[in-house]
Amino acid sequence: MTHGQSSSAKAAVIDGKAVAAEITAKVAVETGRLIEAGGLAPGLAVVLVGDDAASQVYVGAKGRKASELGFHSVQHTLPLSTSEAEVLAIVEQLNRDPAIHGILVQLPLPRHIDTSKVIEAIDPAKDVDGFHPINVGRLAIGERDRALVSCTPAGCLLLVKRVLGDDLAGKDALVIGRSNIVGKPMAQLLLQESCTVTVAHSRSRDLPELARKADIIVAAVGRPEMVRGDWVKPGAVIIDVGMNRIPAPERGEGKTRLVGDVAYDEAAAVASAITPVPGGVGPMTIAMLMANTLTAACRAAGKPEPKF
Ligand SMILES: NC(=O)C1=CN([C@@H]2O[C@H](COP(=O)(O)OP(=O)(O)OC[C@H]3O[C@@H](n4cnc5c(N)ncnc54)[C@H](OP(=O)(O)O)[C@@H]3O)[C@@H](O)[C@H]2O)C=CC1
Ligand SMILES: Nc1nc(=O)c2c([nH]1)NC[C@@H]1CN(c3ccc(C(=O)N[C@@H](CCC(=O)O)C(=O)O)cc3)C=[N+]21
Repeated sequence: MTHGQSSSAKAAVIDGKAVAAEITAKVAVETGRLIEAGGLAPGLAVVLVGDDAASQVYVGAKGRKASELGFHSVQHTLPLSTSEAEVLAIVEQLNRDPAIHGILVQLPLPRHIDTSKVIEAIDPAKDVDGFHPINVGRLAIGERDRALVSCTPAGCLLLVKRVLGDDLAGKDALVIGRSNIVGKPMAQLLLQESCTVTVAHSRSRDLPELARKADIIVAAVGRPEMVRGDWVKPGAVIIDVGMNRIPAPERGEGKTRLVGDVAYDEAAAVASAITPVPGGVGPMTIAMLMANTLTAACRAAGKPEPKF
């Protein structure tokens, strides 16, 4: 048994790290194909404002993965004091740079910078986060093929399909959380797959009861172990997006550990399949970022794009 779950766990563990490795292997092959066909190596620019330690770790991981895949990879690390105008100027410079196909501005931005303004300054064709209103809109009107889709929900959908197959029509899906980066695009993707989608949030009534009806639960809340075992319908598929660092005194003074939004052991005793934290959704987010960057590079070169 992996990840040290209790022996009562019946659910299959959805190995996001392994699926992410398959995706990135495919990205590497298709990158070679694009270059052979005369296209440029996919170029990814990551912009980080401020010195948040967690953000630095993620940004570093993204840059390493991009280089590993033979992408052109650049990083702009700017001090916390950077003005909105300076960030916008960098975005505009990257928009014009033909070697750059993907621009990711790490969120959250410092409070003195208007996040919407920065996102809307990114060329939608280079918006590999899928946060620009044009991409959000294309997803919402069912033109996923012309959009770039938010990485975390796109990765969650692939994990669900690994378990349930490609046809999700008629499944009852519950998305807990309605953020623009996870909850809402997740709901749109599942709706596009003909699921019956419920979106819950902090004002929802009787969340446990909503959860008990769901064949698929995607938890994207940011509350450690909120989803309990007795909220889960037997056989449900659970995708845990949450990343919460909590105190772990059992590991020693001042130590912490990472947990999701789902009480893993309890839920795994009831569900048919569940993602662990870490090793579930997180690695898929980075893999889908690489896939989106390749997609953007293929479109820029006028070459066919691989399906993920
Ligand atoms: N693994 C990965 O790749 C990623 C992981 N994450 C993680 O996923 C989690 C969610 O991220 P994100 O969407 O950005 O978070 P946000 O804080 O933007 O959104 C949280 C959502 O949860 C809802 N919520 C809060 N409390 C409750 C409650 N008690 N019951 C029901 N709903 C509730 C909020 O409702 P309301 O709208 O009413 O306030 C909100 O819609 C975080 O732990 C984050 O770290 C995020 C991105 C990527
Ligand atoms: N513009 C923008 N785009 C993002 O996609 C974006 C962002 N801003 N801001 C922050 C969130 C968070 N996020 C994660 C990516 C990878 C892991 C990941 O790889 N996690 C590992 C382990 C992490 C650990 O051990 O600390 C795992 O779950 O196994 C987690 C979280 C992307 N985000």
